[in-house]
Amino acid sequence: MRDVALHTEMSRGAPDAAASQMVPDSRALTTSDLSLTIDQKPLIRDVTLSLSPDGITMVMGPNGAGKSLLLRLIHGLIPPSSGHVHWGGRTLSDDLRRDQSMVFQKPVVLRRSVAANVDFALKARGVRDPARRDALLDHVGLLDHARQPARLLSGGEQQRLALARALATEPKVMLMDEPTASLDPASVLKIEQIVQEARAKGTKIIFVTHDLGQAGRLADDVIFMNRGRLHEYGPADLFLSRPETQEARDFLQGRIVV
Ligand SMILES: Nc1ncnc2c1ncn2[C@@H]1O[C@H](COP(=O)(O)OP(=O)(O)OP(=O)(O)O)[C@@H](O)[C@H]1O
Repeated sequence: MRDVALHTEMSRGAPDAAASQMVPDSRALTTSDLSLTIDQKPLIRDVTLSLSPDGITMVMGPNGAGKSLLLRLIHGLIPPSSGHVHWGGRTLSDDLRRDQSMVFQKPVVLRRSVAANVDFALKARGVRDPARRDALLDHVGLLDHARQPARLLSGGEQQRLALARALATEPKVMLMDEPTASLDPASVLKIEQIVQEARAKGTKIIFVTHDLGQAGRLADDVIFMNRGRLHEYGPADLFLSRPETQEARDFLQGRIVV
């Protein structure tokens, strides 16, 4: 692996509480030498990571860095060309995937009512529970819209519905690919609040963002990708204030990253 800067107690000298999150944990989500090549183009290259089972990990990097592909590989949506994803020491399987859910930049909603969208997610788990559905809708601030066709919701509301559906499965890991990219600040804050609440309940969040302010508000740790490679992984405060690689410094200062 080239150029990976792990912000650790050793690399920084002084002990740091956040650095303890980097210690491998038997419940950790790990990738080992994860690579993806399509049409002979290496898109993800030898990514080795050990993510704490708690907290919010933000994935950052310039356009085309491989952030979305990394998320899809971790979720098992695409198979790697080589390397592995393990979770709690076990190889990612359909069974483990059931404990993960994914939220995309463009919310996925079904052509039915808001309530029926959540019912559908519950039913996929063999659950029929209108009270739980209503509690989920209330949690994301959509209970008043329950009977409305989901397609008529605003973009921010649709994303909150997507979150309610993702949360309906009580995931241990929630993967979020730029879920607030096209939303206004008020909608962004509502979604961030829901994400923080999920984190507080113990859901591991892996969240792709381009927004440095959002990383500052949410991230416990940050993965920085560039050109398919992992360049840095470490506590958010250290990454945001003192990145170790030139690429990350350029990215954080708004310069073009090459
Ligand atoms: N199915 C595919 N076939 C070929 N190339 C692909 C495929 N999917 C993604 N890529 C390429 O892989 C690279 C990484 O894509 P990815 O979507 O992961 O980037 P990203 O970091 O999420 O970018 P952005 O911030 O623009 O969303 C890009 O150059 C993209 O064009």
